Amino acid sequence: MEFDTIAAISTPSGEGAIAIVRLSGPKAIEIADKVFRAPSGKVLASQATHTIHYGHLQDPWTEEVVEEVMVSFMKAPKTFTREDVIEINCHGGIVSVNRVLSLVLRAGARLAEPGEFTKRAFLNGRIDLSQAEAVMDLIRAKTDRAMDVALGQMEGRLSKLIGTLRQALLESIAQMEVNIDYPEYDDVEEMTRPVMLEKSLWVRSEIERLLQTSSQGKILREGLSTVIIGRPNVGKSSLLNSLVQENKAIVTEIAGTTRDIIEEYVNVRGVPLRLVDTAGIRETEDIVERIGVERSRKVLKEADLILYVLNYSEALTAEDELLFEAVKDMDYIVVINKTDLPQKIDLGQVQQLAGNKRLVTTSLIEEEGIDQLEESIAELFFEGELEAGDMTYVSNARHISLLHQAHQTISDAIEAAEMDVPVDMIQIDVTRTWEILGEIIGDTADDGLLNQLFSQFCLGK
Ligand SMILES: Nc1nc2c(c(=O)[nH]1)N(C=O)[C@@H](CNc1ccc(C(=O)N[C@@H](CCC(=O)O)C(=O)O)cc1)CN2
Ligand SMILES: Nc1nc2c(ncn2[C@@H]2O[C@H](COP(=O)(O)OP(=O)(O)OP(=O)(O)O)[C@@H](O)[C@H]2O)c(=O)[nH]1
Ligand SMILES: [Mg+2]
Repeated sequence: MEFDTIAAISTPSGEGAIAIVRLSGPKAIEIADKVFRAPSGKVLASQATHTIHYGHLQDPWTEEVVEEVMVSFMKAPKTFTREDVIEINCHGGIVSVNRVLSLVLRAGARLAEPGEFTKRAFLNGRIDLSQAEAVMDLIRAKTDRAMDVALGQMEGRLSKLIGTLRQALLESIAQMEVNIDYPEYDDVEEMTRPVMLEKSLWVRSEIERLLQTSSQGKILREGLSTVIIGRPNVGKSSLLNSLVQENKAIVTEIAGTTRDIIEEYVNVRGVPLRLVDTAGIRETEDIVERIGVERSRKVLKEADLILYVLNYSEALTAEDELLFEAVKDMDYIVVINKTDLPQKIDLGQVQQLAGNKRLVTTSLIEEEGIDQLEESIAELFFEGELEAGDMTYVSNARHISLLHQAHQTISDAIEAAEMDVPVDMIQIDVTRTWEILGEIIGDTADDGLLNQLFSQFCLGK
């Protein structure tokens, strides 16, 4: 496909050592040669591809020297976009990089839209849609694991699996086609159903396996919503501060210190947590605190993990028991804090209320027990599959929704086959499944979807 030539700043805005202005398109080299002067006097068009050149940028109209640069020169098709690509490495000042961009725009390039370079890599067939989406996940990854998942997807792991599933569906569609075209052969009909059923059952089980990884995938990308709860003054804010290793939340001896929720991202042994400190949940007259308590109840409902803090040096109260009741169906870890003080809590009673949940004792003041808590969090979420490096993770809301749809249509096909519905009816569901899976990799994606997806990208990517 032939497009116009686009340009954008591909490095973050702000001061840095070096910044890059990238150009892609049929006129990239011509535009670069309009403004670039090498000491040798050679034009880029005469150079070997994939080489880098020192020189200056000169405004061709005023002949003023604009910048001192290194220019990378990459001829299509072995480039990021599969088009001719020029990368101008300039000094990383805000003025400098904007001057370079404005110069190439005046020389004939168009300002790229967000994600347009990656969109071209997709439209020119270098990557498929799920790989393009992985490029964005990679940039946004907040942990090593999230980055590994994105990298795997970028290398086409998910695409390959989807491709295999679609191939199986295609084979059974072909078989049904023969059946529809030659209805007079009964033996074809006899063969069609078992073949179709076997393949469909396999496709469905693979879709189920992918969907199972999706909740883990979401956690990897967004962080596990982890809510710290407990009565006032037990040490909730102190716990947040210990886990983020910074004094983010205010800690005082006054009960009711935290009035509203406080959010922090932390990485606990590879588990990304979106840690939420709450106002202690309790009945209160104070209007500000009451709003805080209401919000606490709300975040509690949406939590993936709860850290329930108790005071080692106080007996359990009716409020504590109510909290145990409120979280009984959720994943939680009991943190018994202030072990440096004399014991007043009945540990047997806690054990009974907590059932099979994990218990950890800490003294946040003495910095004790935090290791064990981190260990428990990691164990809870990396038990089993998450450790396996070669799993195909699905972490994208769009993919998850399409997989659910595909699961539905293939189940319809299986049910129909088992009920002796005519083959041409079954074929409709199988074909629909094939199409839905195609949307994941962008094989059957429309313009509106593409524009919406790529517009979420960073400018210059
Ligand atoms: N300077 C710079 N650094 C960068 C990028 C870039 O565009 N520019 N990238 C931007 O994200 C990433 C690297 N990703 C890239 C992915 C593919 C190709 C590419 O040219 N692929 C061709 C040829 C491969 C080959 O030489 O064998 C291809 O797949 O056909 C280039 C960069 C990270 N670092
Ligand atoms: N002795 C002792 N004191 C602690 C420990 N952890 C926290 N504290 C103290 O307990 C008090 C309350 O701590 P916070 O972290 O503010 O408690 P909180 O649960 O956030 O309290 P609210 O926001 O008021 O609900 C502070 O004075 C802390 O220094 C501990 O392990 N041992
Ligand atoms: Mg607090």
